[in-house]
Formats: sequence, C-alpha cells, structure tokens
Amino acid sequence: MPKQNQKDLNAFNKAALDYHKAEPKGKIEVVPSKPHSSQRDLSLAYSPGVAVPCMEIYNNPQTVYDYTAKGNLVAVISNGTAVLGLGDIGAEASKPVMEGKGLLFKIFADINVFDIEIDEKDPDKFIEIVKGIAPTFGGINLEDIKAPEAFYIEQRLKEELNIPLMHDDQHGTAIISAAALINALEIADKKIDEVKVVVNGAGAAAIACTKLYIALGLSKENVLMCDSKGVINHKRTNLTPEKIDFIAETDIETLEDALKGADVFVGLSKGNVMSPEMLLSMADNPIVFALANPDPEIDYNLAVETRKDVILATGRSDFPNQVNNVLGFPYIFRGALDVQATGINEAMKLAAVRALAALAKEQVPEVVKLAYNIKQLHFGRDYFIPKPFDSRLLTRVSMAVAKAAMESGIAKSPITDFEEYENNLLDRMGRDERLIRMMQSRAKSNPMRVTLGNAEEYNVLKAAQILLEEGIAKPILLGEKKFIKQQMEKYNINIDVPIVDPMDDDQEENRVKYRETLWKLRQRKGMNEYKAKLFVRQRDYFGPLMLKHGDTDALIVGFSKNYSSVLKPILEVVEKEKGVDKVAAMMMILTEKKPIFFADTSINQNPTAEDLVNIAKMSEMTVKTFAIEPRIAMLSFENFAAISETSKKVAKAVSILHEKFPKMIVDGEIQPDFAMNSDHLSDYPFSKLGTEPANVFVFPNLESANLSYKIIRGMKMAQVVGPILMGLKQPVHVLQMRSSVDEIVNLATIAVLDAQRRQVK
Ligand SMILES: NC(=O)C1=CN([C@@H]2O[C@H](COP(=O)(O)OP(=O)(O)OC[C@H]3O[C@@H](n4cnc5c(N)ncnc54)[C@H](OP(=O)(O)O)[C@@H]3O)[C@@H](O)[C@H]2O)C=CC1
Ligand SMILES: CC(=O)C(=O)O
Ligand SMILES: [Mg+2]
Repeated sequence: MPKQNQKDLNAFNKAALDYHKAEPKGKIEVVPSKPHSSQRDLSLAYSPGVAVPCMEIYNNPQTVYDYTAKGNLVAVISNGTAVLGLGDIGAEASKPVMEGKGLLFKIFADINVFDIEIDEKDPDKFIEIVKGIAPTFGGINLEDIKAPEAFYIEQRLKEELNIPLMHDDQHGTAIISAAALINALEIADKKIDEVKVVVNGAGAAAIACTKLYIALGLSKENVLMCDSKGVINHKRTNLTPEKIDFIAETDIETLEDALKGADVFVGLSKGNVMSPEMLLSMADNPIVFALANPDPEIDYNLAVETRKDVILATGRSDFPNQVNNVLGFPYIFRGALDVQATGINEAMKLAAVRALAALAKEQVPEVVKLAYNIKQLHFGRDYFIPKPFDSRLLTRVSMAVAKAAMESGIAKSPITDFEEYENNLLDRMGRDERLIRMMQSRAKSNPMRVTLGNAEEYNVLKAAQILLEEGIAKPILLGEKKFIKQQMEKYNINIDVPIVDPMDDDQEENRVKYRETLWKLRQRKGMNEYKAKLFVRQRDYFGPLMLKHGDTDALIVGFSKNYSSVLKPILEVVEKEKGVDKVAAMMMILTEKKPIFFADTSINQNPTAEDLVNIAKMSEMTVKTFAIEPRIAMLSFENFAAISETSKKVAKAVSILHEKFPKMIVDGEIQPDFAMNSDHLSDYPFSKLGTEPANVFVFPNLESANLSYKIIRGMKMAQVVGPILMGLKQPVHVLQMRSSVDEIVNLATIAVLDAQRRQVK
C-alpha cells in the first residue's frame, strides 16, 4: 500500500477544500422533477393546481406518498456532537459530512436527501425539532450524535414516529462490521461464541456493534470494552446505563492489558490509539477492525508491517476491507422506503448483515475489479466485505431488507413482484459517474503519455494537472513554452511535466525527423520539402508527427480551433485502421440512466449507405472497448417504412449490415424515441433490437447528430464525452472548442485506454 508523505497530504487537503469550494459550492443541489416551463405547468405545480393534491392528502393522509416526494426523501440529521472521529465540532461544521451522506444516498441508491444540521444539544428539545419536521420525510437518518444522548434520542424517535429511522453510527456500523466479523472469523477459522473481543470505544457505534455481535452469538463474558478512561470493569463508577451493561468482572484496566491474547479488536474510538506492541500481544490471526475516521486506531501499513497474520479492516476507502456504513445506509433505506416500512427493525438489520456477508463470498464481477484496478479479488484476508462500488449491493441488500420488513409485518406497501422490483432497482443505476470512474481506474493501471495541444489555455493546464495528480496519464504540454510557463505561474499550477514547443531550439532534431516523414507522406500530394519544413513548426502538424514517431502515446488537440482545421493535418499524418475508408466521430452521452452513443457527430456531412455501414461498424467496436454491449439503432424520422430518400439510404445500410454482419445487434430505420423505448419497440417484433432499448445511435447525417448532442450539451441535460475519433491507427482526439476541464480529462482518459489497448496488441 502506498504511504502518504506530508507533501501528498497537504496536496490532498488542498484538493479536498477545492473540491468543496468549486461552483456550485458544497455537494448537493435541488432539481425540479416536473415540467415547469409554461404558464399551465406553473398553475399545476403551484396555485391553483397544487390545492387539489393538498386536499387529497388532507382527506387521505397515505396519499402523501402518491402526490409528493416524501416517499423517496430522507433527512440526514445531526447536531454535530460526534462528527466522524473529530468530536463535538458543532452543527454547522458537520454540514460537509451530512451533505456527503446526501451525495452517497443519491449515487448509490437514488434517494434524495435534505441534510439538516440542528444547533441543539438538549436531547428533549432536539427530539421535538425532529418530530416537528418529520412529516416532510419518508425516512430519517440520524448521524454523528454523541453517546449517550444518541441512544435516548433514537429510542424515543423510533417510538414516536412511524417512518424508517436509524442512527447510522449505531446500526449502520453494527450491520457492516457484523457482516465483516462473520467473514473474518471464517478466515481465521474461529467461532464467534469462543472468541475474546476487545471493543475500544463505548459510544454510539461501539455499543450498538457489540450488541449486534452478541445477537449473532458472541458471548458477553468474552467482551472487554474500553472508553477514554480505560477498561469498563467493576471498579469503575459514574457509568451510563449503556456502559453499566458491559461492566467486566476483571481487574484489567488498560487497553494494553486487555489486548493480551485477544482474538478480535474493534476500534470505534480515536485514531492511533493502538500500538504495534499491542497488536503483537494478540492471539494468532488477530482480527483488527480499526474503524475510527478519518484516522484508524492503527495505521493500515503499520499494522500489516507489524503482523503478517493480521486480518484487518479500516473505515477508509484507500485500503482493502473498508468497513464503513456507506455499505449499508443507502440500501437499508432503499428497501425500507420501497415497502413504506414503519421503522427499521432487528429482522431488517440481520437481513442486511446476511446479504452483505454472503455477497463477499460470491465471484466478483469484472466491472468491480476494473473500478478498483485490481486484477484478482477473491474472498480472503484482503477481501471479506464487498466494495462500495459493487453495484450488486443495491439489489442484494435492498431486496433483503424489503423482504424482511414484509415478513416482520411492518411494510405498509408490500412488494408483490420481486423480479419487477429488482428491475426497477437496476433501472435506477447506470449513472454516468460509474463509467467515468471505471475508465479512470483502468487508465491509472498503466498511465500513458498524452500530449495536450493548446497548453497555454487554463482549462488544458488544469486538465493536465488533474491527469498527472490522479495518475491517469503522463501529460506532455504542446505549445509556446514561454507563454505556458507564464500561465502556469499565473494560475498557480505547479506541475513538473515536459513542455514541447515546436519552435524551440531544443526541438531541432525532432523538426528534422518530422520534416522528412511529412514530406515523404505528402510529396505525391502536392507538398514540397520547403512547405514540409514550414509545417513542422506548426503545432497542428507537430502533435500528429510526435504520435507518428512514438514520441507520445496519445494526442488531444483542438481546444481553440475549429474541428475540421485541426483534423486535416491529423488525417494527413496518422494512418487509418485497415479497411477504413473514412474516419468518423462518436459522442458518449452520460445520461441519468445509462451511457448512450451518437455517431457520426463531427466528420461525414452526408454519409452514403456504405458510409453508414462503416460508421455503425466502427461504433460497435468502440463501444465494446467500454465493456458495454452495443445495440445499434440506425436513425431516421420514419419507422421501418422508408419513403423519404434519407430513410431509403438508412434502410439500405441496414440491409448491408444484416447481410455482412448477421451477429451485430443493429436495426432501423427507426426514430430515436422508439429505439429508446421498450414498449414502442415491442410494436416491431421482427427487429433485431428486440425490446431492449438501443444504446448506440447512428444518425443519417452530420447535422442531425451534431445538433442533437449540442442541444443535450447546451442544456446540460447530461455529461457529454468526446468526440471520440474512430478509424485511426493511433489514439488522437479532437476536442470541441472551449471544452471544460472535465471534458478534456475525460477525453484524455479515453485516449489512455485506447493507447493501452493498442500496446497490448
Ligand atoms: N467506519 C465506520 O463506518 C464508522 C466509524 N465510526 C467511528 O467511530 C468513532 C466513534 O464514533 P461514535 O460512536 O459515533 O462517537 P461517540 O462520541 O458516541 O463515542 C466515542 C467513544 O470513543 C471513546 N473514546 C474516545 N477516545 C478514546 C480513547 N483514547 N480510547 C478509548 N476510547 C476512546 C469515547 O469514550 P468516553 O465514553 O469515555 O467519552 C466514546 O465512548 C469515530 O472515530 C467514528 O469516526 C463511527 C461510525 C461508523
Ligand atoms: C462513517 C461514519 O459515519 C463516521 O465515521 O462517523
Ligand atoms: Mg457518522
């Protein structure tokens, strides 16, 4: 595992602040979910239309779930008294954590969140405030409230409210760590009713975890619990009722002594309180859950260096076995909300434990390994709890929780068809970030040299910084050296990367080499040697020539010039793939539901039927590199009834495709909204698309493709990545003019993947 030095740490801390400060500030925002553009829309959304659902709810309160967002809205509520392991930092300072939970609820389970930070430490007043706002929400996640107040607050709110409510630091942590404990014990070949357990911390998380372990078979006599004053034993006085419950009949007073011979250590206290000596004193195959955040009770690297046989988990995402409540709360609430459970009971918690423990033993899908850049991931010491980016968590845990709620009789709206429910859950996923994350992770496994043109521009420089710091690529800056350096200073971008200036003296050798190549390539196309000499001083030629000579692995250009003028020198220098007559470009559109692809968005203005065949074929190959099965719709404005010339052209392309490539999932001519909709597709049972929506859209001409994606981009309806240039032998892509930093990073990431793929060949 890499160790962080102070410089890395400072850079990380700064990145954390920049991340939160970037516009829009914070991490979540409210987005209207209904049309609101016309007078009529507004009269339905607000007065007078809104009065109708109000009265419906008044007359039949249960219909609030039909007419409002309540059923998918959770409050994440804190008073800031036990924020992570940072302690009582107050309500306002806890807001980043609560917003963070909002983000996690949304990305992992599609649940909306209002984060609510209440400046109130008196438990009774706090309870009254929460009760007062409860009608707004389908569920309540209490967070980072310190013990012992947390116990009383949660208990009373559970009794007095009839929606799913859980103090996550207690039960979320208990559920995940219990699943991890079951599996870790199996690896250590130890039995839960025989092991000696030391729990460090006697707060909200520690007490709840220990109680759940006992429910799973741990013997209470085998538990030693410590708080900030040491072991909770019979000599201690002034203990809270929860601590009294765990008084041990022992004279042992310190954590150090408690750990001698212990099988399990569960830390839910503070960072760095466990020394290597303490770890060494534990039994064979010691199970160590150092769960304090952000710093574990013992540093991961220190622990594995100290004992090879340690079975270790932390709360952190940067080490194996992250025991963190993020594995639970999104899915526990998802399942509870979906059956309108009146609470979260023990049966639901145990169902979540079992689902999590079982999932870790299943074969890990390739996509999860890709996301973490790990070649092998098998149940064992380094993997005994599922990874947070494992998308199977959503279906496995949510369904288990929903079923348990129904079986234990607290589901107001039971699910009747679990197969349909599973499909609904899967439909919620496929969000854009996942694909980007997966791509970045793959790029990081072998970062390649990517030359970025127009490197004087802030967006390009910033993208280079991100690519370098994230380890996605080894950037090379192409442009005027002096100006680039000035800009780096101006924007405080201190990165140590090569700068290539085609005019610079130090490039003379390359200029000579590149001139010869260019002249050879173009001498029978009207270029004389003098012209070649002039051209190699231009970056538009210099970049492609670097690529041609292997002086870079990939090239990204076009930030400040129009597409065709940048493309021309590329096509003159870089060879086409075998069998490719004309290159084409594809845009990846990262929609809410799943990625879709448009082609040709940038090159062939009025493709022939044969051109469309090639575009479809190139698109198929490109989409496959993202580990996505291409389902191609050949678009027109008619459905299987070619009357217009455009449709006839598309129909001809389809018949060639069907004949030449019978295995390809492609059909048309079809309208995009039909190709995207299963119900509409079922009207055409003969279609090769079947009823599963298409994800690749080949447009009949450039205008329609280009304008379609530009509308999406302009309206910020989805993130757009590309254009991905298809049909060349080397990875080169031309940016849209004035691309954002993210767009440059994304396209460079694709270029790295492309370069990696070609290297393997
Ligand atoms: N990985 C995960 O998913 C989760 C991790 N946690 C982590 O667990 C820790 C506790 O959180 P939470 O229970 O909510 O907070 P609480 O404030 O409720 O409890 C903190 C407990 O830690 C004890 N403690 C503090 N310092 C020491 C020490 N040096 N030795 C032993 N015990 C000590 C306190 O002792 P005393 O009672 O004497 O004050 C108290 O019992 C935090 O670091 C938090 O980040 C929490 C939830 C989830
Ligand atoms: C993860 C979490 O909830 C905590 O550390 O408090
Ligand atoms: Mg917490």
